[in-house]
Parts: sequence; C-alpha cells; structure tokens
Amino acid sequence: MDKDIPEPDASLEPNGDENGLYGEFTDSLNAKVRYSVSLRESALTIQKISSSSDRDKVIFNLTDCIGCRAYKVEDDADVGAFFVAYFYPFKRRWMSTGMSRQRVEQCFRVSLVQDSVANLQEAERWARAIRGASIRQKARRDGVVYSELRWPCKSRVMLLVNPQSGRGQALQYFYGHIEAMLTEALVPYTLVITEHQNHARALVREADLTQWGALVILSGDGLLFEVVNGLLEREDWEEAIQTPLGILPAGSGNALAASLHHYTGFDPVWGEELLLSCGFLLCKGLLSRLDLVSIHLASGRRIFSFLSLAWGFVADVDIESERYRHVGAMRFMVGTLVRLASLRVYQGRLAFLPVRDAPASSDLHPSLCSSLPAGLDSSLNQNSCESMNLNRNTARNSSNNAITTMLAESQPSKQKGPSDSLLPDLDQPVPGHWDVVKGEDFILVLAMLQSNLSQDLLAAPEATADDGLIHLFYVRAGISRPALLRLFLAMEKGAHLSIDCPHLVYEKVRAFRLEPRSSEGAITVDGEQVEYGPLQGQIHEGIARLISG
Ligand SMILES: Nc1ncnc2c1ncn2[C@@H]1O[C@H](COP(=O)(O)OP(=O)(O)OP(=O)(O)O)[C@@H](O)[C@H]1O
Repeated sequence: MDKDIPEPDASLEPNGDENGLYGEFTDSLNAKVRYSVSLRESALTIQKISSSSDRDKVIFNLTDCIGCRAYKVEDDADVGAFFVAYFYPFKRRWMSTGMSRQRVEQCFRVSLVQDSVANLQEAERWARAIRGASIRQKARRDGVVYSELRWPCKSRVMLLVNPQSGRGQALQYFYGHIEAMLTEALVPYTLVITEHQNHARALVREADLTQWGALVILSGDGLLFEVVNGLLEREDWEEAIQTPLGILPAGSGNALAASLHHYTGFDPVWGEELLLSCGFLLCKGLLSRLDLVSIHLASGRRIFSFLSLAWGFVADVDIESERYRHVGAMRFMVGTLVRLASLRVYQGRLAFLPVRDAPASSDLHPSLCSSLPAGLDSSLNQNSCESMNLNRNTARNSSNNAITTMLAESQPSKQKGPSDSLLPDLDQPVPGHWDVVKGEDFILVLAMLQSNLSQDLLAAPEATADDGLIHLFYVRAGISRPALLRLFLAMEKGAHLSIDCPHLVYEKVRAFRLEPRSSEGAITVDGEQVEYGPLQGQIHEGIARLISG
C-alpha cells in the first residue's frame, strides 16, 4: 500500500514569518466560539475571545507539533476554510500517575472575507508557518550530533510490518495510530507486510535504496535485526547502511524502541504509549548515529547486532518465554520466575578489550593480530600476567590462560561489511592486552549496545545509541535465587548497579570473546537465537543512522 502526500514541498521552507502571526478564528465546530491565535517562534498560543481568564489560554510548544494542514470542505455555500495543527505533548495520564505523549488536534475555521479562495490561502499561510516553526523547533539532546530528515521528501519510507510480532497487533497499531501520524506529518510511505522470516532481509538486500528515504519497521527488534543484516550483505554496504532506520514497537520486548524513549529523558512508557512516543520521533525525523557490533560465530558466519548479546540466564529466558508470547511484555517476567526456579550455572570463558586499552584510531590490524602468539604482541603485555584486577577478578591475558576456540575451522568467507580490526581470528588466542575473566562459572553474560533489554528492563542506563561502547555485564555463579531476583527487580528502574551485588560485574568494552564449555545451549543476538558455540564481537561506532530524538 502506497501513501502519497498531496503537498510535497510545502513545508520544506520556513515561510518567512519570523516575527510570528496573529489572527482571530472561529472554532471549527461551533461558530459562536472565537479564538485569538498567535504564532511565535516556539509556541502557538490560543485564547478564547471574550474570556480574560488565563484558564482559557492554551500554549502549545512547537517542539510537540508534527504537522499542520489547510483544507476546505466540499460545500460551495461555505466560503470558510480550515487549518488544523497536530500536537503530541506530554500530558498527565487519565486515572493514573505519570505522563505520556497524547494527541491533541487544534482546528480553526478561517472566514475572514466572502471569498473562499482568499480564506483557503490564509489557512494555508498559517499551516505553512506552523509547519515551518515546528521544524525549526525540533527537540535536540545535548551531545548528540543530528542530521535531519525533511518530511515530506522526494523518496518515501519503506514501512515494514511483521503481522506476527508480539501479540499479532502490528497492523492494528498501524491503522489505529501510525497511519494517521504519518499523514499528519506529511510522511510518504509504502506499507510492506512481511510474509515470512527473512522476507525483510531479502527485500532490503535487493532493494533500490535510492527510492527510499528511510527503512522503518513496525514490529519487534527481530525485524530490524533482519534489515540491518540485509543492508550489510549488499555489495554497496557502506552506502546502504547509511539509510536512515526507524523503529515502531509492536513486539513483546521492544528494546530498541524503549531505549530510544529512554534517551529522550522522559519517564518510561509502555505499549501504545511507547508506540506514540516512537511515532512522534519518526515524524520529527532527527537522525543520530547508531553503533553496531559485528559478531563472529564459530561457523565463520558474521552477523551484526544493534542491541544485545545474551548467554546463560537471559538467553534461556528469552527463548523459553516464547511459549508465553500471548501475555505480551509480561512474558519475560514469567520466564524469569520459571528459570529462577531451576537456576543453572553456565560454564565458559570470557575475555574482553576494556575501553582503557582499546586503540583509539590505530586499530590492530587483523593479520598482525593473528600472526603473533598471545603474550608476545607488544610491550603493553610485559607485566600483564601479574596485573590482575582483584575487584573484577580478571587478569591480563597470557599464553597460559589464552582463550582459544574449540573449533578449528573458523575462516570467515569473503565478507561484506566493515573489517574487524580489533579481533584476531577466532581460533587464535585473544591479544595480550585483553582482560580474561578468572573463573568459568557464570549465571549470565550480557553485552548491551542500547540502554534497554526490554520495555521493562533498563540494563545499561548510561548507554546511548552512539557511545562507541559495548556495555558488558556478567553475573558469577554463587549468587542466591533471591539475590538474582532482586537484581532483575532493580533492573526495572536501572538501579541494579547501585545495590552492590558482589556477583555482578559491569565493564565498558570495545570487543569481547565468549567460549561456552557445553556443546549445547542458547545464545541470543538482538533477541534472536543464533548458533551455539564460541563467538567474538567488536564495536563499529556510529556506522548506521537511526531516526531518534
Ligand atoms: N510474516 C512473518 N511471519 C513469521 N515470522 C516473521 C514474519 N516476519 C518476520 N518474522 C520473524 O519473526 C521473528 C520475531 O519478530 P519480531 O522480533 O519482530 O517480533 P517479536 O519477537 O514479537 O518482538 P521482540 O523481538 O520485541 O520480542 C523474527 O525472527 C522475524 O524475522
């Protein structure tokens, strides 16, 4: 389904009304009610005429406005025209605490003269001015480098919808909220409903990307995982991965969508409120950078992650809770309680390149890395066997404790995508300046790229989409069930790092390697199960672009 926008260039240019506009208009539904309306650089102020009470004055911040349009009704006897502005301000929830974005439509009737053309022109002048001012007022966060998508643009959005995601409500969400928002914001789009797993991946691998201004998914994180990997499988991957990506939550985890909302600094929201928040960000069209991690699997396959890698408790909950999909986001809490009852220890080895040792720009060359035995590669390593970090219980790598793979055949095939200059081959020891975790008994290992593991779990509160960091957590064996439960309950508010759990370790890293000891188990990447076995990954800072705010 294609949706074109009738006024393709109307809002591209601010209309020059820098000093604002003032007018008096009637209510769109009640001709007896009149308003004075004034537009200034950052706000639209509406006051009922004949009322001097401040309670009848409403001020809308233009950062909350996604669009404005003018129109005339099909009635020759009526010379009036209308303009309607669409706002999504944060408002207190009805019958509940906290705030969420809520839709507010402000519509005015323009009938200044007995000439329908002149009235429509005036309505259009207002609509243009409100659109222009709201574009100039985009909310921006400090420290984030933004570029902008200008809606409407010549190329359209490919909106990929997985009708099976979450509780199967994605299309309902589209028709219930998103279709209207895109129309209000003049965003042209083509709706593509996926038919099977890997449909989206194949589509973006083959697509003529010059036709598309952005690839937006209305689904869970799994569909974006397909899109990211499809883009990086292309011959022109370097350009392809620059295609702006967007996410609208319709899955059960919705971790990236929840992270995007977290980055805006507003109180957490869930379900359709999160959908509205992300829909709003999409309509505003600000672009930030997005980090990806390339992950090498034992078979030699390489995949790209934008979200998380989990092994142990979290991965098992993710996979096992599939059977509770009908309860939606609650599925992870149910899965956590079930897995707690049969808590397991997972054996394996973990090593990582901490940020303090990560080469800034002069990355290790892969061939250099793999041709030198661990422990001999640089002077950095000279005293490293002794330099154990007692708090974290890690040691610098040496040839004695080097992590090696259980699999001999790990030669990557001819690969597209960025090269992994921080990683040796998977069958080679990790470099000497990496840290190796002492002990092999874990409850979980979790590598996070974004703040949220799900809508309900704020696993890496400090993370941002483009911080160039992998936020690595591990929980060592020995933790009691109540302590582990406390950890997850604290994680709901992102407070798990302040409860002083001695079994929890948090490291900011640029690369890591994980070698499970068992031959069977579960590893998930962005919530999707991947082949089990040794793997390693490294950060690629800001190589993709994300529609965020
Ligand atoms: N039409 C389809 N039918 C079946 N599976 C699909 C279809 N389209 C995509 N998929 C696959 O379904 C899986 C789950 O999708 P997705 O992650 O979007 O939803 P979810 O698992 O409900 O959400 P979350 O990841 O937030 O928990 C993914 O592996 C995706 O590739």
